[in-house]
Amino acid sequence: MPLLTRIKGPRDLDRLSLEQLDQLAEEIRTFLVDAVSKTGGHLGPNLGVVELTIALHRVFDSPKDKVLWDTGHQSYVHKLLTGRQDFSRLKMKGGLSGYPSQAESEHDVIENSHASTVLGWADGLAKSNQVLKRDDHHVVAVIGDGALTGGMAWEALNNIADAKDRPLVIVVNDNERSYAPTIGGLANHLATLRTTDGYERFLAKGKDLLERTPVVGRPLYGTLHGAKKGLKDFIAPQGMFEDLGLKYVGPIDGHDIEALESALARAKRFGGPVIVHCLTEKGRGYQPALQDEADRFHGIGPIHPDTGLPVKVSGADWTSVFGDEMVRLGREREDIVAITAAMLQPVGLKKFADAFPDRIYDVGIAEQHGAVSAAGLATGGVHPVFAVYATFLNRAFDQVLMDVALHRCGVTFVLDRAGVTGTDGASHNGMWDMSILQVVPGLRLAAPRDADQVRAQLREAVEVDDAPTVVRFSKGAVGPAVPAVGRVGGMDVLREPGTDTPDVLLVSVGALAPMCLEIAGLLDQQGISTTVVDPRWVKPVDEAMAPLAERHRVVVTVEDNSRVGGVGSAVAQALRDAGVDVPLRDFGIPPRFLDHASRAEVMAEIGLTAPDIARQVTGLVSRIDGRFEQSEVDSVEPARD
Ligand SMILES: Cc1ncc(C[n+]2csc(CCOP(=O)(O)OP(=O)(O)O)c2C)c(N)n1
Ligand SMILES: CC(=O)[C@@H](O)[C@H](O)COP(=O)(O)O
Ligand SMILES: [Mg+2]
Repeated sequence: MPLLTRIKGPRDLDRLSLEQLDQLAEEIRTFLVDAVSKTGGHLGPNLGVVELTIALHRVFDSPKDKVLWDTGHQSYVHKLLTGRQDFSRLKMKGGLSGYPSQAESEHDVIENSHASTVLGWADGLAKSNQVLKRDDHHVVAVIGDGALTGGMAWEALNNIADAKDRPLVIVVNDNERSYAPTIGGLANHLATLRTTDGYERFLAKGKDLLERTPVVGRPLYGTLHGAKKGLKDFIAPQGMFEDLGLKYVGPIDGHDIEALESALARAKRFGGPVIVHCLTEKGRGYQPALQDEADRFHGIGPIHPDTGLPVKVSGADWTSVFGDEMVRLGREREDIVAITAAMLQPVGLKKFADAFPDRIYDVGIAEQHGAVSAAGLATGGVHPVFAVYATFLNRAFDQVLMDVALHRCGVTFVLDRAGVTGTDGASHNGMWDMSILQVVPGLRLAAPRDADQVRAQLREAVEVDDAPTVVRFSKGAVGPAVPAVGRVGGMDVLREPGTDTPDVLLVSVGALAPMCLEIAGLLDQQGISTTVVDPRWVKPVDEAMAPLAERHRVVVTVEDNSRVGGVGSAVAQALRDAGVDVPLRDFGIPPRFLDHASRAEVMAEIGLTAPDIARQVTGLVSRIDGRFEQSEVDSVEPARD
């Protein structure tokens, strides 16, 4: 990589000729395929923005100028050009984040990987430049055609378009896809713009021709130019952006560095809000990605670089268990429909969509709209199942509360990637749902512990037609079946204590059941008897919980969710309300943002492991009755891998 390795910062690009820039683009693509095939990551999106990123960093002067990315999954090239070329531990503990990271570089601003926020950031930064009179500072926001389907993008555009004198460059990275082809009226409009030759080019040719036409030429040009709006819409419908009052430049070939630089330089000089519409190709330059109809290698695990085939084939995962059961349910009940927010495949609804093409709705990256539309669907007499990553439901909280729950709508939300996900960093962990949803009146929340419970609890959820229901499960391979050995109220007993006077009631939430059984085994070694119970439905707290707790000396809850306001808090409140005064310790995720690392590394770091919890519970029991010296407490053996 003779050129790439010489790029230590954006200004090193300035001395390269156009030919060298094309060579650099080639080197970057080779680097991306080689590096990301080893680690996994967002290969497709980054292959599509190589030339765009080079041109951006040649025209703008980061970090003085702010280059912003929406979701940021396509910022690998940006990282390569801003001094970060060690991708050997991409998305791994201690390695580069898969998204921009302020801790990594002064060139990075937005770290959250939640879509459609970049224009809001840009609006604020542009305003700050105006307030502080930083006339030589520029803001350029890159937003994908998928992210542009999110409502927040339009809230921002409404504000941005209102300030004609506030410089702000918006680059629409239009590759016609989110994961799958981007949906909706906006996508259709972008397609119109894509297929229309640039109005400016047409006008330039027309003007030249008319000015050379004797007598009638000039007056005719004046008339036509005066009818600019009509002419424009006839020649090149700029439509919505221009109707909003935004200057539109494009469409530009997003792989032609010279054309990109020219358009970006014009936009930089414009002195107001301007949109540069760039046409790019997701997965460009790598056949296995280009041939991937599902999502052009949007996000991949390690692959064989020559074939693009996965290095290891993953077994049954939580997502496919859900997806298969949805198809069975769809056959049994014609009133069941499904909703996805631009993630049909990742949330497991592809099979349902193939089987019932008229009962699937892809709303774009628009979770808030998805939730409200679901309220409408339920009110209209069908039962919507909205499958979405747990972290992305955060932004639809108000809609769940005020549209779905307030109106007692039978909507089922299936939250995939609940709990610690790890490698996608802080904003992707599904660690808030069992806290924020606790306050929604009437909402019922289930946390299945294995595949059988996913199927059972999904079926129970879709039977509820007068309140929102939630079924949440983890990312990745589904764990082993965990059979119940008894039942108390609506709760499954997973392990009897082996005595009539048990010490600990261990409340096991969802996928942590195998770990909770391991904790009980470790406590056994300390002579501490434990009942392990799985509530199945964690909201509302089962009425049998308080009486069951009263028969124990300590209650312990373990959940893959924030400790603040989670299941542990809810159980504690239920015991207080029932006047059951048994000491309770709640284990969960601490209320802080978690740096990227594997799930296992994060769980170990936050102490959500069997030995850590067993040690603390042993200490708790010992303090209650002074049964153990502290040294014995410390002797709890760490779990064997
Ligand atoms: C609120 C939210 N919902 C869903 C996602 C998952 N997601 C990540 S990238 C992506 C597609 C983005 O498409 P686009 O903006 O066109 O970028 P491209 O990958 O095409 O470059 C989606 C749906 C997200 N990051 N944030
Ligand atoms: C950027 C984004 O939000 C998604 O692409 C996300 O990275 C996918 O995560 P999974 O790999 O868990 O599907
Ligand atoms: Mg796109």
